Amino acid sequence: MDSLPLDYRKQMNTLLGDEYPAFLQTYEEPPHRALRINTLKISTADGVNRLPFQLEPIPWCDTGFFYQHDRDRPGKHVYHAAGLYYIQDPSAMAPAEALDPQPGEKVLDLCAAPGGKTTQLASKMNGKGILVANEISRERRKALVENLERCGVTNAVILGEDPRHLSSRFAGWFDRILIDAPCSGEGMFRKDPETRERWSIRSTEVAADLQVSILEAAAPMLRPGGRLVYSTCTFNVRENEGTLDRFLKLHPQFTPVDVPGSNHFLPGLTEGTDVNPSLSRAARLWPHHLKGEGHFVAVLEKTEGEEGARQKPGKLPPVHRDAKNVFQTFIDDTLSQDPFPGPFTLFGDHLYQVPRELPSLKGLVVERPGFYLGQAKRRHFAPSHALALALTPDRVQRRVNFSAGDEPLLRYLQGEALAHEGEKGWTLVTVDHFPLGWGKVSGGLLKNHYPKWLRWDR
Ligand SMILES: C[S@@+](CC[C@H](N)C(=O)[O-])C[C@H]1O[C@@H](n2cnc3c(N)ncnc32)[C@H](O)[C@@H]1O
Repeated sequence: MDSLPLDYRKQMNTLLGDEYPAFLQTYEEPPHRALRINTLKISTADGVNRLPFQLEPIPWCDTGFFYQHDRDRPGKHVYHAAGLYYIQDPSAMAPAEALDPQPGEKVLDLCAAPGGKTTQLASKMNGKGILVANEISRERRKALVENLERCGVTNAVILGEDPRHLSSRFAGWFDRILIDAPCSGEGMFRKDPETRERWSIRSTEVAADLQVSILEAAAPMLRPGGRLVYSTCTFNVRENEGTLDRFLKLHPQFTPVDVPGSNHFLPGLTEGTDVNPSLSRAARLWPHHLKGEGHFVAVLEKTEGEEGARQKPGKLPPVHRDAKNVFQTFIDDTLSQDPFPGPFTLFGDHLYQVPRELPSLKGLVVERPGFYLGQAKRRHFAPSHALALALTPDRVQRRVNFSAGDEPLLRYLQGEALAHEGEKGWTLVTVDHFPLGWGKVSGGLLKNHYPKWLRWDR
């Protein structure tokens, strides 16, 4: 406890009064661990039956479950590599629940990496609609890409922009926007002691100014009638109710509404302050009131503004004939049905399926213009890991299935080629019928195409 910054302790004592000792006590306790079942891969009920962990439901997220860290290590299980679940702090599951995106909608996750909430939004959208995931940090985008691929997300576009560069491009375009804002991270102090060292009163002021500018950038992108969720993992009033109060003064067309499931949480802090009283409709997740690290969540609705969908879909450069041909040959040789209607685009020789209706991305930092299908080389097509993880075994002509405890499966994950007599060609490797990656059969061997950067240590 002594390692908590002194100014922080003073701030929390003033804020919490009688509750301060109970709050402080949580730093003496181990964090609560949880995972969220990825319904793009498996239903919640099947997941609960199949996952070999002791699971306990999280009251505010019907796909979320606590697990016992002293008993289970879901991060090291092969089902994690197959994307059956995402390991996430239980309180961090609240913002995507509050946004509640629907299949077919246009959804923006403006501060997305490493993708905990993006994968949750994607599960809710069930592969339908357009999910734009933006992350300004190039380094952090790598984890975002990896997590979206592992979870089998096919309807995401990944951008790497300063939010201010997106406002006019997507004016009035989104039905829902999530801003899981960069913050002073007070809710991370228990799990990640380094965040304590970065914290100062000044850092909370800097964070608040940045949060207002991100909200400003997001505001024009939401269609009238749309919903915006603002969340942080800090307890700081300046960065939560304070930031939103500054924003609402400038944008009266936004109204705070109740956070769904807020009976599990405490209200936003407005008493004794001069912030907009309707911010009591926001939700505070306190670690001494529930099992989680803590979060702040507010839902805002936009009543008026620029009408959406004015942007014309961007024109894509045509995919040249050679690339089309090698991809078609791959589909004919490997898949049992063609689930990819296009449209397609090439970045260098990398082929993507791009969501229809997407405005032009010209001039923006684009990490993934759509779903990455693979590399169209001169004479053949090399399918992506993303494609393997988004397929189901009934969609391919050749597959090799292992059970979770099989020894050859471990060798596959370690990058070894396996002895395998079978038809030549690209072969989907599955664990208990959930895709894990590609292998290529020839000459009695299954050559290993599990990505090098994901391989397990020997
Ligand atoms: C709280 S984290 C997001 C966590 C993520 N939503 C998840 O659930 O996995 C905030 C993110 O905002 C990003 N960020 C930092 N500065 C930013 C800025 N100026 N504009 C937009 N995002 C920024 C950070 O790189 C960080 O990835």
